[in-house]
Amino acid sequence: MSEKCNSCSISNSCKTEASECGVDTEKSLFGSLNNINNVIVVMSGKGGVGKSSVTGLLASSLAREGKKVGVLDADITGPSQPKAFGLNTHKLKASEYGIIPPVTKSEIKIISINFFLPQEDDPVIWRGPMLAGAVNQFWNEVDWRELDYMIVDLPPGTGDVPLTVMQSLPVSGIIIVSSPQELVLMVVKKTIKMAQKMNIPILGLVENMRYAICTHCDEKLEIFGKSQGEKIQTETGINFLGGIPWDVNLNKLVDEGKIEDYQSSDVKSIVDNILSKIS
Ligand SMILES: Nc1ncnc2c1ncn2[C@@H]1O[C@H](COP(=O)(O)OP(=O)(O)OP(=O)(O)O)[C@@H](O)[C@H]1O
Repeated sequence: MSEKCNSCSISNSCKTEASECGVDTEKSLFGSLNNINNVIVVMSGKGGVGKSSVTGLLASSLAREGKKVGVLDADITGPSQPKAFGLNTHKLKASEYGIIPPVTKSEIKIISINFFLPQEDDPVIWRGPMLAGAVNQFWNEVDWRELDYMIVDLPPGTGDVPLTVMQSLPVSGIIIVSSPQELVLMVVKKTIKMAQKMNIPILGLVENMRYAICTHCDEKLEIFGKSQGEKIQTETGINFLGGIPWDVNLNKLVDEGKIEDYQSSDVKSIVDNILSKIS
């Protein structure tokens, strides 16, 4: 490992020779052209509720409306944005203004730990401070330039990375993603309390997998349990932004790296609700 690597948060796992690394440029100008207007954080109290998919859908929908959008994949130990957007083989480059984020077909700029790893299936086995360091590097040292919206995909829960993001980034608001399950209200309340302690506004709740659509008759089936969105709104006072059904087409597009191709009136309505709260 070269001395140049000392300040890099991924130096422990990186196998790139320092001389070949695009990230070893003089750092004084890194991020100096960045102008990011709104930072929206997507959180979930528990894993697997579709937080990363919702992040990708919101980013795609905003880009479709002509907004300049970035996605910061802060889920360092379980990154999924590169795969959802079909960028998993991208090799990073840097300029004097920072690490150049890969761009999707609808011009969304994305940064994720997976772009730094020799193999996309290499695990990131780091303690909290290292994870926080990577998130700060994504914010400070990426050449994002002008963005209308930066969507941050957090890991589930209320651990080190959510804390770092809320303390270090100028967060405009938080979107909480849940799914219709019994435990969800208790878990959502934990997330709400964390946001309140950090004095960050909660834009509202998105209920993913609200129901499934029968592929034969289009009937709405509550296979994941009774929908909780309205109940959470009544009990906690946070806005229910809307629900997204479980849709086999979405699952397929995520697997194929084509999340940008998924369009639905539900997602559009959620984005309209969000925009009405921050613009
Ligand atoms: N509404 C949906 N319809 C169909 N499949 C979905 C939907 N939402 C999410 N999925 C699928 O569920 C899986 C998990 O989703 P996702 O990775 O977005 O969850 P997550 O909450 O971010 O997970 P983690 O806690 O691991 O970060 C993915 O395969 C995704 O394609």
